[in-house]
Amino acid sequence: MYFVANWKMYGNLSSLNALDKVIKFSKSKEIRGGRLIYCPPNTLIGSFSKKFKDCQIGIGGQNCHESQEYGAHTGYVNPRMLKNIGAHFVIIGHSENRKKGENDRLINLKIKSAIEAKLKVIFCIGETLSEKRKKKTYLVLSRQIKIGLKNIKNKSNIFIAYEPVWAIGSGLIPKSQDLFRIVEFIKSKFKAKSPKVLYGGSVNPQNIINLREINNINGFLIGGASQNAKKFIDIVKKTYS
Ligand SMILES: O=C(CO)COP(=O)(O)O
Repeated sequence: MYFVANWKMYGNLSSLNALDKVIKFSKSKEIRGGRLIYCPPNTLIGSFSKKFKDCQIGIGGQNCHESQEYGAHTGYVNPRMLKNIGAHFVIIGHSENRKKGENDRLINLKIKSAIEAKLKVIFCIGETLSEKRKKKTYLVLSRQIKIGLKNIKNKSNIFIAYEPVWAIGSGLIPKSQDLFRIVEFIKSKFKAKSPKVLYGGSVNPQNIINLREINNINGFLIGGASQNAKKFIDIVKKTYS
């Protein structure tokens, strides 16, 4: 199981201290089969990379530019730059960026570029509340997958993160039965080997007890709760207890 911490626009150098607990946990037996991945803001990727140098914790960026090259793109970093500073993963297509205008075609270019740079991609998809109410969830997910992964032959480095927009930061999670079906549906979109599918949206140490029962999920993408080392560790422990 994968446990991905998406720190969003939080954290500074003093946040590094709290990671000692997580490092210790990652080296203990309690980690079981859990794979931990931290996606801090770009300002902290280098420091996280140093901090994690003797352990198995992965590091990722939260977004990247679609180009492989250096260029006049104020405020952006490309996948090679992320790789160069120590990232192994990158989140692409997060709804917080889709809301700001990233469309499926741009997301497709970003994914291609990240794969070329040999990063693993955590590709986020999910419907909004209004799409859910109009019963368009499956339609939206199909479109996001179809355009987002267009012309990408080798999908072995792609994880899909199903993050219903209405579940992010709201305390709400989908009904177990719905979530199981949606994950099956996502996996069915892939002919050869199906990708790992993560769930994200309000995952916390309480609701993980229900989420862990959904046996086709391969892990979790965790926002708010992941900023607290104890809560993050608790989520992993409770997944296996
Ligand atoms: O957006 C998310 C992770 O990418 C989920 O955030 P929360 O866990 O804070 O709901």
